[in-house]
Amino acid sequence: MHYHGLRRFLLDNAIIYALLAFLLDGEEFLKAIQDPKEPPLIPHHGLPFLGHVVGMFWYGASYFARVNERTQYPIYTLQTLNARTIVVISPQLAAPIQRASKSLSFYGMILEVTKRLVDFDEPSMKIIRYNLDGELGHSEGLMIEAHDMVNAVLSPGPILNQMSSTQLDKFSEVLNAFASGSNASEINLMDFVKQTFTIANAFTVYGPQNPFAIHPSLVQKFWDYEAGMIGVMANILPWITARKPWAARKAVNAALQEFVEKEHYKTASPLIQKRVAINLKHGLTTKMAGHAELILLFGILGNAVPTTFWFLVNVFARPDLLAQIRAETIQAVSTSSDGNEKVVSVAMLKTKCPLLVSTYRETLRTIANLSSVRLVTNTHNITAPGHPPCLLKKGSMIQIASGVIHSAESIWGANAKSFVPNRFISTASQLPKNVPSAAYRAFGGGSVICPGRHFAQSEILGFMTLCAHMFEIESAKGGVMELPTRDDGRIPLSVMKPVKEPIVKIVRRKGEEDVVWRLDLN
Ligand code: HEM
Repeated sequence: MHYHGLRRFLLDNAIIYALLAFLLDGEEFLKAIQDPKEPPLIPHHGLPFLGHVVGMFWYGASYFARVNERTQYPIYTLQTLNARTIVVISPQLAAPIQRASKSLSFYGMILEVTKRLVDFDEPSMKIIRYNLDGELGHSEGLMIEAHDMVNAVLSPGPILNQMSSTQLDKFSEVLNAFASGSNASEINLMDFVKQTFTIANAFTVYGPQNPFAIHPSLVQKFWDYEAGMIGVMANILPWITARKPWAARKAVNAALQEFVEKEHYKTASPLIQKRVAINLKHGLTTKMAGHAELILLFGILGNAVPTTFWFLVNVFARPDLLAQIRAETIQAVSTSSDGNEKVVSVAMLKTKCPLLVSTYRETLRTIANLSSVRLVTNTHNITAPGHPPCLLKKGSMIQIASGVIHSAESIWGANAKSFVPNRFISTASQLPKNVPSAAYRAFGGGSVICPGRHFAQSEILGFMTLCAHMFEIESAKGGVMELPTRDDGRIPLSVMKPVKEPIVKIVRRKGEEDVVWRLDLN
């Protein structure tokens, strides 16, 4: 071989070798040069840099537990392409992480997803990114103002009470009209919950001129988008690769734009009147202020609907539990003197029906696997009792692995993987003894803890109780319905979904055929 040719050959192969060596052992190398205070890196030996990404897609919600099976670290790092994901398994460490909202930003992590989810344009993103976490040292900016307003409106108080009352009335109206007399309805149970909740929530939150009331076909379209939103967000020619959800989002967004432009929001709840006003004040166009409502619709419906579905199946698939819940909640029911009207006190459900409340919380424990995400915007040290100080470097992404925490025997005991309806009975904190509060993660935690949790609890307890007293819900073939299997293969974007949505038969309970049932907040 000619000298220059030989040199070239050796050089090329050396580069390929170095590259291969780095790729094959690259994660080991990164591990070796880590600061010992950083969460330990768990290298992927088979497919460095890519393996953990593939694993997350392949195994969905269960991947964080699988990768940590051998090591059992309370906090660890995964190298994903050129980014670092820090996975938090210990609730003791989750607590200070969710408190440090200035350096560990929720919004920093979800903004790109939000942009793709609702189709925001770049000028809107610029407005939204301004002083996102108060980094400019003052509290001006769209996100800070909107966050504070939503938290104030949805905290216990007169506005929340008004919204909850409207919602409960609407549920009563819809359920009294459903399966009346001795008629049985055969229906997909998830669709039943979707229909009822979408109609009732849209009316309660967005008012009588809400887009779903004006264009009823949008109820199905909203859920078509929800089912296929990952394909739309991937944004690879979505009008071809994810046609149905893409067209569905277009229709919902157009109606939300119309809702803002025709000023229908002026007849909506204070939550929406204030929200649209803030968005417009900070410079969003009417079109983009419409799109902004799509994200709130996901907040309102995306978790509450599948949670209610699981609550119903967890109770109706267990005849003993159903009987206990009927017996317990009957205390909250008052009957008119002629026996034609029965009213459920939702306040009494919360205070006098511990099994009902506990079953709701246990349902959430078993299905709320959505990780709490944060972006490290400033290198940050965290300390927690029983753990050495831990260094979180700027640019890392954090995932507090709710699914792993919710099923850990070290936290919940030997029956952690079983459904135990009365697990949350007894203590004032509504947590079993010795379980730290950051271990119950259904509503996230810290400054972005779900502001809708009080509203959600009233509506879901009320809906469940009405169903328990008004209906028998059986399998379509007759008899006790089967418990659906949880779809662990999907990456959760909300609470978990079932592998298959059951078809059920819903019929009025004997003796209740002609009774009008109502829900009262007090
Ligand atoms: C069972 C039902 C629900 C569940 C399980 C749930 C769960 C969650 C979770 C996990 C978060 C993220 C918090 C974090 O990462 O720390 C969140 C945020 C949020 N949720 Fe809920 N949610 C539910 C119902 C609702 C309802 C009914 C509403 C509105 C009425 C709502 C409005 C919101 C909003 C606005 C945020 C964003 C908070 C912020 O930006 O500070 N949620 N929710």
